[in-house]
Amino acid sequence: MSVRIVDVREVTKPISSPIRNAYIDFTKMTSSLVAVVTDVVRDGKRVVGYGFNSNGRYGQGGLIRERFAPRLKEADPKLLLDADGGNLDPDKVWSTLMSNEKPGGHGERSVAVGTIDMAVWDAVAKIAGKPLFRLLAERHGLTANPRVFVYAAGGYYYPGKDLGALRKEMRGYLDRGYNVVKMKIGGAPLAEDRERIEAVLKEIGSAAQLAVDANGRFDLETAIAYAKMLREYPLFWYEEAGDPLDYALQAALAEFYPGAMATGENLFSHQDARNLIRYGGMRPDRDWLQFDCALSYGLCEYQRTLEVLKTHGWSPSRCIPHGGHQMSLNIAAGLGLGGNESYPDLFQPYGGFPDGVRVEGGHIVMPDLPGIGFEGKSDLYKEMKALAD
Ligand SMILES: O=C([O-])CC(=O)C(=O)O
Ligand SMILES: [Mg+2]
Repeated sequence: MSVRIVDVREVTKPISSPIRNAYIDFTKMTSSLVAVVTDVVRDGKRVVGYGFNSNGRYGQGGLIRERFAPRLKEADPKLLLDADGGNLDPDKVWSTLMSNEKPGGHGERSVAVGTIDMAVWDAVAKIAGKPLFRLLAERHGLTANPRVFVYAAGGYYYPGKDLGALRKEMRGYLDRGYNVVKMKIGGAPLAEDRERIEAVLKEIGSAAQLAVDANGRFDLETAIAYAKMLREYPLFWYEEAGDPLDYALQAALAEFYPGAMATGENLFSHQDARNLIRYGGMRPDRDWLQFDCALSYGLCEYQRTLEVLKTHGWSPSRCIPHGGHQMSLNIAAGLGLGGNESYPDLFQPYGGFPDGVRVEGGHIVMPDLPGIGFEGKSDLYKEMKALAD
């Protein structure tokens, strides 16, 4: 049997909302949805792999249409296959996508490639007839663990949102089974953020822990001022205090913040991840790494990032990716990450879990669906199918 990619389709979808973090609002946020159509038939249906980019970066239709989809469609199909020709080889597909691309400057390109890479891995696992997390565990000689830690990200600034609304939002996450919640900081003066934090801590009590996210807003002085305030509270983590590429700031901050810190969602390559580990003063015994494959050249690259981490003494269990998508859930369950983000009320239908999956004690259990499992989430699959049909 041979496998051929017969089409790569893409469409830009709105994932807009009136929320705001310390840096951007989401009123014009979009995502690229991609379908990689193969000539393989399974259970009487053509195998189509799907992918999309996570929030924070916009849809990449231009790059996908002009550069990346044509490279796949023009490639000799035999050069994209694994050793016995029975499936696509994601790394060969990746190399084809990245042909004639210079190193460095990882930006929007990494989002376009990450989106297509997600669709390719979905197709590969479907052709293999397995959930992606099981396929990944097998390939790495690991035992899959379908039970994955997830936390609820929200706590955005929102027009007219007062402390009561913030508390209500957080209570809602607890009611849905989460035991770690996250809120934004840095979009208001420090004293006001302190009030917001105290209000949330009062609401969640000992039932949950709180993480805070500054979205890279602070200069060193402000990051330190916040560190001194935040260290008075038992937080789950202090996220992205300064510019994502300012490793010296991150390193200096460790002097002022003994608790856990998190960053990495805006680093888009294994080289950038390596620089963070080399120069960012991150501590493997307590800090968290949030690289998101959907924004950073996909799972092929993420596996290289995990290798870099291993070389530097970091366990994959210190990774809790940004983005709240099922792709990272599969990586977490297959390769032993520490968990995954989720946005219970945002960026739907792209985030979240297959229908019927519930959060209990801050964890979900992955159902055994072929591929990434998108077919198990009816609102999402409806949009995907419309692209493939
Ligand atoms: O607000 C955002 O851009 C999303 C974000 O940082 C996160 O989920 O950690
Ligand atoms: Mg963040």
